[in-house]
Amino acid sequence: MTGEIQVLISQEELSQRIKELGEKISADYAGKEVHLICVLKGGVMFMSDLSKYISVPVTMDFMAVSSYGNETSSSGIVKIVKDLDESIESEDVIIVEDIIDSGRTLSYLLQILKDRKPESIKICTLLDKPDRRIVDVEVDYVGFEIPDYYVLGFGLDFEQKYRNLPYIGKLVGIE
Ligand SMILES: O=P(O)(O)OC[C@H]1O[C@H](OP(=O)(O)OP(=O)(O)O)[C@H](O)[C@@H]1O
Ligand code: HPA
Ligand SMILES: [Mg+2]
Repeated sequence: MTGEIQVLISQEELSQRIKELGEKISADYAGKEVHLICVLKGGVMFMSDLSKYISVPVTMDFMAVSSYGNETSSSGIVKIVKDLDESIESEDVIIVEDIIDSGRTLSYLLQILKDRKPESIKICTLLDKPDRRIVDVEVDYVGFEIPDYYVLGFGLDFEQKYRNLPYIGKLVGIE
């Protein structure tokens, strides 16, 4: 990589906001249980941190869909790489994503998962890049709205690397 990484959202800002989201979810689901679905691989760090701040009983499952491969823009073709292990019928589901960009991944996922008859289904994303939206998706919980930068870290990759950075960085000098 010839570009440079600048910090866009610090570790402290992430922790603070994720705590707020967890508390909001706990209040919204009071008296219920929540079934978190992590969209791999990008959603992994966010879901693990978010779940620590949810005080109602939590179950978890994991799904992998891919539309980007090693590209920095979506191909438009979404495929299931790994399906859920368990049924979501009658569950109160929250899909946990790292970022909504074109909206293609989530609109495809929503369509598939709604057919499986959950009791309810909501979306929680750490980052939202509304300027890039191609497919409209209704998002219930958003950590941060960001401008149209290619971002990485905290689960998000550039050519599969940098997912382990504890902050969200912005890639400068790369298309
Ligand atoms: O709104 P969209 O334009 O569909 O983009 C968002 C999706 O793209 C990225 O995943 P990717 O398919 O690159 O896989 P990864 O999570 O394994 O990095 C990101 O993690 C979201 O899941
Ligand atoms: O800005 C991004 N960074 C990393 N992965 C992504 N997937 C969609 N948008 C992005
Ligand atoms: Mg992803």
